[in-house]
Amino acid sequence: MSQWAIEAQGLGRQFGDFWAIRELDLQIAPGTIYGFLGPNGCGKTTAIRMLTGLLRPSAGTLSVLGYALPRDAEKLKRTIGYMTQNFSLYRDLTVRENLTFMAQIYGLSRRERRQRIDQLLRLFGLDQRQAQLAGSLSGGQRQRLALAAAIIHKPKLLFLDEPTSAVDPENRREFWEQLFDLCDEGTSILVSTHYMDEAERCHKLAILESGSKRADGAPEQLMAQMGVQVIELEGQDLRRLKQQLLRLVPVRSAAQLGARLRVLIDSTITEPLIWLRQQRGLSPIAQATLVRPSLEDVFVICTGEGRQ
Ligand SMILES: Nc1ncnc2c1ncn2[C@@H]1O[C@H](COP(=O)(O)OP(=O)(O)OP(=O)(O)O)[C@@H](O)[C@H]1O
Repeated sequence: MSQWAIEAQGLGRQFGDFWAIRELDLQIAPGTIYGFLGPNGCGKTTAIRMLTGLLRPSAGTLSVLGYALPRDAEKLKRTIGYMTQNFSLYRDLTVRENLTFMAQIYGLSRRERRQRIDQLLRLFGLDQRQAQLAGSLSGGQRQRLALAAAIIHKPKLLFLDEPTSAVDPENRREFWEQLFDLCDEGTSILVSTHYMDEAERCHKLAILESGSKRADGAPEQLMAQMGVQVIELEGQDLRRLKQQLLRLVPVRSAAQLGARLRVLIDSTITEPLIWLRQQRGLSPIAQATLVRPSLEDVFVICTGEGRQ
């Protein structure tokens, strides 16, 4: 059996003439949280649907938990959990009824069902709400219910497609605490997101754009290897300064953040602060500071979005 929870080579999916995912290679270690980071439409859901065995790949080879896909898709389905992008539970059933229904689908006995549901209701703070209709829950409660439903059968591998797009930062933080608990208990997790802070929490991630993987690795590793240095500038006329900087070849990106300009300068410039002072004809710069790179910087560099 493969040492990887997920291993893909040259994975692709075509819809008509359009490749939604192309040439995707993945090696995801068991017991880790792996992220797909990318903008809307980059192919995250398509990739996840292939990895869950729900969508047949048009190209490549794929093994998930040792099952060859698409051949063993039916066997795989019992060992994974999948929380889809949209709330997919029954709004007109209560919290407990939804969980009971899911437990029945996975064939839990009556006794197992009761124990597991009681345990999950407590774990996700829903025990006081078990008789409430799912449709009347808040966004955060709904998301916790969806996660409880996705893990009712204790899957070894959990897929979460943009799980926190409808919840506030506090609920998002709590949700991630629960993911780390699950991971600690041995569950492998693949999560898609377009939030940088969420991607930074993953052990490893792949940056996707237009159906292709642009980079992958641990967040710190991606930040260390991106080949640029980051400077923040303060000055009077930041809009003009930005345009002037973007005309300089080593400047890979310049973006305004409030009263600062965040500038990514190619690492071939070893002393970016000195280099900046040497440039003629720039609007006055009041202050320039070298700062730590962020995952957003990596994203900008990988996707070439900075020079617009
Ligand atoms: N069944 C389909 N038929 C035709 N095109 C499709 C189909 N499913 C997905 N696509 C296209 O493939 C591309 C990737 O879509 P996908 O849903 O995988 O992206 P995503 O990264 O999950 O985006 P979002 O975050 O908006 O859900 C999009 O251009 C989409 O229109």
